[in-house]
Order: sequence, then C-alpha cells, then structure tokens
Amino acid sequence: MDEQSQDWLAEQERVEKVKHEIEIIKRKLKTSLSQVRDRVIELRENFWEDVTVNLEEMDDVIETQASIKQQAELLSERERSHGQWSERLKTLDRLKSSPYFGRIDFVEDGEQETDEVYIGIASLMDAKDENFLIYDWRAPISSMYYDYPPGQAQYDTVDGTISGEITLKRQYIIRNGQLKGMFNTGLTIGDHLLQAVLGENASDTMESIVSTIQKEQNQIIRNERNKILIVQGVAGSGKTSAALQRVAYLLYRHRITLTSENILLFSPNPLFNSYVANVLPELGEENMKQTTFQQHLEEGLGSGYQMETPFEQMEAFLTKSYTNHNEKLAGIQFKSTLTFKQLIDNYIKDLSGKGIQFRNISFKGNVLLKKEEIRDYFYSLDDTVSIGHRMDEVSQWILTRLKEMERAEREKDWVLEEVELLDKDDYVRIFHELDKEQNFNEDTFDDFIREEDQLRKLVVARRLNPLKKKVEKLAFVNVLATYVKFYQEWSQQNNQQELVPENWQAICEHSVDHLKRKHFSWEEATPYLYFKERLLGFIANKTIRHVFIDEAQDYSDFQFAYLKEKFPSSQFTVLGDMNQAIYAHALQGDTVLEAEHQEKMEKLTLTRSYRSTKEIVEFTKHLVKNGNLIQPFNREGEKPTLQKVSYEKDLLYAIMNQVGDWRAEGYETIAVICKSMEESQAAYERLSELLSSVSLITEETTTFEKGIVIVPAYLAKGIEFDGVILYNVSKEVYDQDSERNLFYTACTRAMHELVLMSIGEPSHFLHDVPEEKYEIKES
Ligand SMILES: Nc1ncnc2c1ncn2[C@@H]1O[C@H](COP(=O)(O)OP(=O)(O)OP(=O)(O)O)[C@@H](O)[C@H]1O
Repeated sequence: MDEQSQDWLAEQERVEKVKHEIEIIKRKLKTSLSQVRDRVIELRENFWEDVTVNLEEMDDVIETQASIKQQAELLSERERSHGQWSERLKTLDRLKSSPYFGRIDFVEDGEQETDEVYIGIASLMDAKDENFLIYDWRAPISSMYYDYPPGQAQYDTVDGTISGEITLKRQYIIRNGQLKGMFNTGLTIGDHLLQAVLGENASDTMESIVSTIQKEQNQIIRNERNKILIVQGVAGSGKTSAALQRVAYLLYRHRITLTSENILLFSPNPLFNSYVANVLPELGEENMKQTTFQQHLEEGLGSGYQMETPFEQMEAFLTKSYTNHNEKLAGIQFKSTLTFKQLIDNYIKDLSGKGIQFRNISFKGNVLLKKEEIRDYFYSLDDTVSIGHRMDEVSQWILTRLKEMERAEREKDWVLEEVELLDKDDYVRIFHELDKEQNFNEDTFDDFIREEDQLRKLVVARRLNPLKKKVEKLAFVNVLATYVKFYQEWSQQNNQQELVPENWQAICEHSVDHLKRKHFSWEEATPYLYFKERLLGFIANKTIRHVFIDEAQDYSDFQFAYLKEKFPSSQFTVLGDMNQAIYAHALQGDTVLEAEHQEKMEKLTLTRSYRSTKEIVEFTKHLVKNGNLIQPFNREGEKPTLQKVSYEKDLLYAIMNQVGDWRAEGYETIAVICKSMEESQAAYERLSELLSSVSLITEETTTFEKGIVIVPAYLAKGIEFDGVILYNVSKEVYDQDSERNLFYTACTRAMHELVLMSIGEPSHFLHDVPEEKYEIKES
C-alpha cells in the first residue's frame, strides 16, 4: 500500500474513532440530561412543598422569602444546565456528521513532539477528558491554520506568543460521518476546496465559511485591538461572511462576559435579516440582535410622526420625482455632515440660556400650568447643569404641582358624577381596602364618607395618571417646535451663515414645511432624533458592546456619529464598499468608510472577490473607479452577455428563454434586477404572465426564498443569486453618472451568470468595459 493510501486509511480510522468517542460522550450526556429533566419536573411539581412557608412573624417572612429564592435559584440553575446540555448535544450531532475540516501538525520551538491539531466547528475532548480530539476553529492555536502555510508560524495566547513550525497542513471533506476527500495544502487554504464551495448553487440563506476563511478575512474576524474596525471590501469579498464569523468568534472568546444580547447588527433591509439568520445557529451560537437603521429611527421617533424610508428617498431620486431636485440634493448632503451636527450642537448650547419651546399642561380642557410658567421655571434653574438634568427637575416640579392640584380636583362635582359610573369591582375593591385598614368597624360612624373619599381619589388618579406619565416622559417640552425654530430663526442669523450652504434659505423653508406636517424626510430623521435626545437627555444604550454596521457606505457621517453616542460602551465593526454607495448623501464620497475617527481605529481592505466567476469580475471591475484593484478569484464561467432587443415584447421573451435555460441547468436562485421599484412592478406584471413562480421583492419582504425574484437593485444589496438578469440597461434608463454604483451593485449580485438586457443602445457605462469582456447578442 502506498503512503497516500495509508494516510487515507489512518484518517478514515480516526474519523471512526472520533465518531465512537462522540457516541460515548452523547450517551453520558443523555443520561445526565434525562436526570436533570426529571429533577426539573420534580422541582417544578414540588416547588411549594420544598419551601418553608411561614408568614406569622417578620423573621418567618424573611426566612420564607429566602427559602423561595433558594428554591427558584436551584430550579433556574437546573433549567440552565438543561438548556446548555441540550445545545451541546446538538453540537455533538453536528460534529458527528462533520467532525473537522482541517489539521495542522505543529512543533513548538524547543519541543520534540508534534501536536496534531484537528480543527472543527467546536472543541471536543475524548471521553476521559484528557486529550483534545478537535480544537474549536476560534481557539488561539487554530488561528495558525488560517494565517500560515507550512513552515515557521506563531500564535498569540494570553501568556504570550508561541512560535514553532507547521509541518503539515491538511484539509478534509467529511459529510455524514464519511471521509469524502482530503488533501494537503500549501500557501492558501485550498483554492481547490474554495473553488468547489464557490461553484455550488446559491442558497436562500448565507452559509458559514469557517472551513475556508482566508488570511485577510481572519484578520477581521480576530481583530480586537480597536474601538472602531473599518473594513473596505470590494463586492463579494466576504465582508458580511467575515462579520458573522467575527460575531461567533467574539462569543467564543468572551463566553463568560459576552452574550448574543450584547451584539447588534445593523443590516441594510429586513430581507437581509432572514438571509443571514442561519450562519450563527449553524455554528452552534445564538443569533445576535438585528435591526435596520430605519427601524432604529422609527422606534426613537415614536408614534405620531411619519418618516420617509431610505428606499422611498432612493426611489424618488431614481424616478426623478422630486420637483426641487437640486435643492433637495443639497439639503440631503448638508444634513449628512458633521458640520450640520456642529450647527445643531451650537443651537443646543444657546438653548441652554433661552429658546426652548414648552407646552401647556392641561386637564379636562383647562390649563393647569402655562407653558410660560414652565419656561420660566426651567430658565430659573442653575444653567451650569445640563439641559437633560434640568428637564428632570422640571418634571419633578410639575409632578409636585399636579399632586397639589389633584387634591383640589377631588372636591369638584364632575368627580362625583364619575364615581357613580364606576364598576362594581371598584366599589368592592375600595371596600376591601378600607376593611383591611380596619376602617370599618362597629364604632365608626363615617364609613360612607371614607368610602366616598377613596372613590373620589380613585377617579381623579385614574384621569390624571396618563398626564403624569406624559410629564415623566418630558412631553411638556415641545421638541418639534424648538427644532422648527432652528430653521426659521436661529440658523438664519448672520453668524451662522458661513457654515451653511448657499441655498440654505430654500432648504429651511422646505424643511419647515415638512416638519409642520410632522413628516421627517430620511435625511432629517437622524438630526432630529439626535436633537431630541440632546434636549431631553441622551438615553445611551450600554448593554450593547459590539455594533456591526453592514453596508456602511450607506451611512452618513452624522448617522455614524449619532450611533457612537447612542452606543458608548460599544466597539464598532463597520463594513462597506465605496463602489456600492448608492444614496444621494454619498455622491460626494463622504461616507463613514473614508472618514477619520478620533477613537482608536484600524482600517482593513479586502480586494479579492469570491462571489462571482472570474469572467463576471473581469467585466464588473471596469464599471467603477479604481476597479483595477479588484481581483477575481480563480473560478471560471461564461462571459457576461449583453442582449440587445428592439422592443419590450422581445425583451420579455428573451428573459423568459434565459430563465428557462437557467432552470434547466439547475440554477435555483434567479434575479431579474431592475433600477427602481416602479420598473420592478411593471416588469413583475408582465413577467408573471409568462413565467411561473415569480415573486416581487419589496421593502416589506422579510424572507428570502429560492426561485425567480424581481427586485430593485437597492433591495438586492448584500444578497446573491446563481443567475442575474439586468432588466433593461438601455441608455435611457441608466443615463446619470450618479447611477453608476447602483448599476455596479446590481451586476455584482451574480455568482455564476450575468445577462444584461437592453432595449436599443445600452448605457454609456458599458463604454468603459473592453469589448472582449462580454458577448453581444442581438435579436
Ligand atoms: N472564505 C470564504 N470561503 C467560502 N466562501 C466565501 C469566502 N469568502 C466569501 N465567500 C462567499 O462569497 C460570497 C460573498 O460573500 P459576502 O456576501 O460575505 O460578501 P460581501 O463582501 O458582503 O459582498 P457585497 O458587498 O457584494 O454584498 C458568499 O457566497 C460567501 O459565502
């Protein structure tokens, strides 16, 4: 038998041995689990029997409380270990199917022995708990697998750096517990394996990439030194993938102190949430919290307002439906800047001395406290104290005033009228309360009066409580009116003019017009929320310790600054691609990715694109500035096609044929990408008559499924498809240079094939692509 076959046999034997060990461990765990389960059931059933309940004396009450607490703790500890062990069982099942994917043989400097380090999605000790059969991919020693070819290598531990030599680096494909493939690898982590993984069909959810993480991605995953980590990565370079593996890494490295509840991911749209939802559970971790920035703002603004969504703004630009286009664009761009934030900060500083607008406090149509009184009280307070703290003081003052008024109110006639309308239950309750206080006894003669007092109290309290709640929430401050004054008066003053853009006057009028209708344009929502929080006291979220921002090129400097203040205890991982910056505010290139930040930060760049075939990347890289920096991964496919047609009906038939061909080839996810929602809707109406199972993706779509989807480019962000058809790339449709990034984003969604349809001549964007990079078909 040759050496290779011997190796194979030995490895096969090892897989069997590990599976056997897993079985033993599983059996043990199952026994313990069923014991715990029985114990939990027993504890729940007998909870009160095992508790000493005695409420006679104070000492007994304390003892009873302690006993209940102890019993509850015992129960919750058992429940917790039950949960953890069930999770471990699931992980063991995963390991049994695919125990590991890699191995390095490592000889530490000064040692003779070679450590065989097998790497998988979780660690595993043998049944005797003596040796590691598998190392978790996140363990310090495993980092060498991603970082080094065979030869000198090192890794960091808490006790310092360990150096040595990797004498072997091997990869495995193990499916359903069977060794299907194995090969020794050199410099990079098996192009071979990566090619096979990338050549597979697109899935309807993103998958974990732990077995093929690339060196530069590993830098992102394990980077812990900075407050802000910025990743600029070309389309398909694995930014999102690396971010999710990073979450898994952090949860593992800090498992005592960090849980998924402390991690928040801002994703580009709700659809994306479902697209990435699988990765962490696949790795045996709980999902982090996910939201979109839009959702975050909506929650902050509260009800009673209308907010433009970023997609509505995008759509309005793409369909050219803003009447005052240039002024709108200037407004959007200015309100995205830190200069605008500075202006608001200056305004707030001035408001500390004068100018905050308040509301009257009214009850049953009568003004209890005039806004002028509240204003005077506020401005009588020590102005070295922050506005937020002074607001709290005002709130306390108003509540005390309300208490006094409450007493007076109880004597009024309307109260008695309402007492008569009370439920029977209320009467019974009051009766019992008085009874408990022993107010009713044979000697008392004022029972009736006491009862009426209580009922009056109840009626007034009930009516006043909502008002008190509002006061606690500082609703007596008219934030919106104060903000409107910023545009109407404060920013119009001469000393502010050097900071504002030329057409500021028009921007102000337009802004006021919207605000008065309680409508926030997308660019207004963040500044307004920031202003509101500054005025009422910033409610910082200290639970979140890691914020991930995907598609960060879509965030303005102002939005990012706001997030930094909102999550002060958090580290930020910011991932994006300048070439995919599609929102109006980013047209001048001011995005979070390029900004310098004061905090400790590091910038990493990913230039290799993994999603698309080499031919697609060679085509798309010519569509953007600095495209020469984009490197394709070596996976071959068909050249992209430009299909020119003369009429729309030919376009529809061409799409139908193309989809038919792709379905026959076994492609499961196919997207027809349009420029706008308007175009998508029209395409959907026509194509759904010609093709079966077509669906339209809208802003509200929350689950991503296989099949044929019609989608505007801005909603396809972050997602990928086996085959992509751009609906109509004619020169009339993509005519603005500002749409270049959108066009690029759409093209880069394709994994295996890309077809551009055009009625008549195509967009001038294609003039920049050398002819040999794509096929032209005419019909
Ligand atoms: N190391 C890797 N091993 C296997 N697959 C990878 C690897 N890196 C990236 N991929 C695959 O490449 C594709 C693109 O990855 P991902 O979506 O994370 O890129 P991205 O940079 O976020 O893209 P975009 O900015 O275009 O949305 C995915 O299918 C992902 O699984």
